[in-house]
Amino acid sequence: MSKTSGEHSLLVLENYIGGKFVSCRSYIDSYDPSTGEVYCKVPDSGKEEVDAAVAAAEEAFPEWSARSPEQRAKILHKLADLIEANLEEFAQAESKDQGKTITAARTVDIPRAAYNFRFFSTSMLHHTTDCSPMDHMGCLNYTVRCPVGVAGLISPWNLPLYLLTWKIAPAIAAGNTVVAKPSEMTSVTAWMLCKLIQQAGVPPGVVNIVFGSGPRAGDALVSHPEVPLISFTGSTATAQRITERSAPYCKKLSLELGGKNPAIIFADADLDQCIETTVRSSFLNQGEICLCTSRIYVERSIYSEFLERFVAAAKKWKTGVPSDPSSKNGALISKEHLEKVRSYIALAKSEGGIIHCGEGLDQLDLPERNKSGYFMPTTVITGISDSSRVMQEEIFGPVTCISPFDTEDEAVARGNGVRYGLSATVWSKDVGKVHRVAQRLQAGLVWTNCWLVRDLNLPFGGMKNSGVGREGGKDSYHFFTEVKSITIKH
Ligand SMILES: NC(=O)c1ccc[n+]([C@@H]2O[C@H](COP(=O)([O-])OP(=O)(O)OC[C@H]3O[C@@H](n4cnc5c(N)ncnc54)[C@H](O)[C@@H]3O)[C@@H](O)[C@H]2O)c1
Ligand SMILES: N/C(=C\C=C\C=O)C(=O)O
Repeated sequence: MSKTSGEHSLLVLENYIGGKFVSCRSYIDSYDPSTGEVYCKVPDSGKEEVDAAVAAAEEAFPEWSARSPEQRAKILHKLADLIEANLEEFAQAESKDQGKTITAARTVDIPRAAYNFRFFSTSMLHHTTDCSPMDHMGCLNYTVRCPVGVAGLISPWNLPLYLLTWKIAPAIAAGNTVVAKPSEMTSVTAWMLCKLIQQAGVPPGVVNIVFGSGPRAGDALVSHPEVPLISFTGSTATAQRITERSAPYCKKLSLELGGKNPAIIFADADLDQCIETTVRSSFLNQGEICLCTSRIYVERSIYSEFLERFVAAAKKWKTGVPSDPSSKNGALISKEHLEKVRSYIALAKSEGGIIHCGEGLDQLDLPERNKSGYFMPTTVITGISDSSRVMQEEIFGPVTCISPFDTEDEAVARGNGVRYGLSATVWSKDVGKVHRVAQRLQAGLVWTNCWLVRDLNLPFGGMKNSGVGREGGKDSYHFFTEVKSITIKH
């Protein structure tokens, strides 16, 4: 396995197929978002590589699926241990590859990757199936659940190892074998994981990782006839394409997509806690989390106080070099993405919006070598109509909009007034109001008086354009298995 290309001393990744590292004919440049420099070469895999990976996964399936859940769990716990033992190396790599802060990588991304393996291997031991006796017919009916076969897994760039392992762990714990394709922009920790997969004793072919672009490697995977199931996390536009391409094969799909998540803040909220958490929910990971708050509706009687305190706190949310432990935000993923995010600020200004903080790189005190990095300060906008594209479309950057409301009905209607329905937060000390509003919001996840508290037992997924299907706990078990009804006449 080559680690660096001698010529340019770049990191060169290889596919992991059938338990072996395999080089590719061509490669894609991958950038360090904090400097804008190419530092890594990612295989530009296509149909040939995907076909080889699917063949390896098919070959490994009979033996892996025949093992007991306990036997599989033992190996996955070992893998979790290995990730934890190498946490710092993984965190450094994730931060460099993605642009996120080292603190986020150390405290969120990599611990969660380890936990995904621990949680799903354990939870698979506890699921039961249904039994329905029909004594009057002399029959006993029951269900069994079987792994589906080769699972195709496609993940995005914002939480690279966190979301890749959120798919690999339940898929293989349930007895499937997998072909996974991480984002071509953030492939390094997936490649590092392959080494640990070998060390943990995961048999060859159970996990295959093929690197490459969406239109080549991703498309070859979703349109492969021998891959009956696709778990995808990414944008709504890509999900629509995947749905079309997989339709001829009637594949089982789970689609976790974008969001335009509202926070609804009532006058009786604990403002100290609310402002601290809502700044975090708006800006964590540069706002590049599908669950980030991007529309904040505040009850009019506290609007001015909220705005003033929120803007002051947002200005303190430091954007800086990812390796600096005092940085709260690092760099955005790419130049194109930075330009896209900035275009929404320009649009807001052209529509008469007020930009309270966030304009201009001049506000950031960056070292010379980071001046070409994709940094953007935290941005707060007011005075924008709900019908504006700024309030309707997912920006996926450190940008949030604030607007006042007068009544509970109005807040719910405006919260629901977008095509997305992933998550929402509600802030109030009135328990009745919190329940009422949470139940009326069109979102797959509602947090009240908190944000991003994750219980992996619960269903995770979105309504409307935010997705199809649910994963997590029992839902992951159901998604990664097929149910069969059996009738015994006695
Ligand atoms: N709901 C969630 O859980 C969740 C989590 C994280 C990110 N997201 C969403 O993901 C988006 C950001 O991620 P992104 O830009 O990487 O998304 P994306 O849709 O561009 O890419 C996601 C993955 O799909 C692959 N892909 C692209 N085109 C493909 C094709 N034609 N066929 C098969 N695969 C293809 C990419 O290579 C990548 O691996 C945002 O919209 C964000 O909200 C959602
Ligand atoms: N799938 C999860 C988070 C997705 C975040 C998107 O950016 C999770 O926490 O399980």
